[in-house]
Amino acid sequence: MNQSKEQRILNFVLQNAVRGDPCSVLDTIDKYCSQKEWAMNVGDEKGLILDKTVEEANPSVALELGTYCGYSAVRIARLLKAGAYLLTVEFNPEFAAIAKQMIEFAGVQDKVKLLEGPSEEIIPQLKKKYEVDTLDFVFLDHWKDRYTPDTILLQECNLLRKGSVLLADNIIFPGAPEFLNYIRNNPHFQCTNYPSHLEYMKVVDAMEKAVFLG
Ligand SMILES: O=C(NCc1cccc(CNc2ccc3[nH]ncc3c2)c1)c1cc(-c2ccc(F)cc2)cc(O)c1O
Ligand SMILES: [Mg+2]
Repeated sequence: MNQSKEQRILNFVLQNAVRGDPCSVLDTIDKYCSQKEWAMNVGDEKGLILDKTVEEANPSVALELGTYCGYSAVRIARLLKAGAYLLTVEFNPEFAAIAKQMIEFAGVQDKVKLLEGPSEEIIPQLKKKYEVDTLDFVFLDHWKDRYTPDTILLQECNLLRKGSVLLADNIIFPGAPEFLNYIRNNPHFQCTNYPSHLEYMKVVDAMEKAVFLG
């Protein structure tokens, strides 16, 4: 059975990165995906925007929607303070299996809990099943038509508090026009746009930060 692209990315990391070194894992994925096979990791350019937003938020509890190969989970987890953790949600079982190995190889497994399933099922379970009070930081990078319904669901489930930070990938490409309209016209969010480029390409993209005002 021939390998998936995601399996090839993981194998390249296992053979070329330094076990237990998150930066080396990130650099190795970026090298593979810019030189050999494009893949939908947030990448190094937008990754810097993610880094700055996470550092500013300094979250105790973070949520990621759309784990993929675990690139942004490793990126976020490496910045978390002692005792802080990331919950990351992945619907595709093949991606989840790759991400689990990527997260463990990077050595951040103690800070990351990978939850398999669709966000619309997992978000309503966060308080009772996963003992979450409120979320300090949310990274949206899953199906783009889920950004709006899941942002509404987070509010309905009382998972946001005054100052909770949402960061959404791919605002321009592939685009999340409905989410942009929703969040920018919502008086409960303070929005900031961060122009950038699609991972590993010259194509224009952007990220949108939205701070919940309560
Ligand atoms: O579409 C994207 N990513 C989302 C995605 C996509 C596929 C599968 C999954 C399966 N994972 C999944 C699904 C539903 C879920 N619900 N809860 C969790 C959860 C997890 C997720 C994407 C595309 C491009 C892109 C594509 C093509 C192109 F030409 C340029 C750019 C670039 C990106 O940066 C992207 O982020
Ligand atoms: Mg993305």
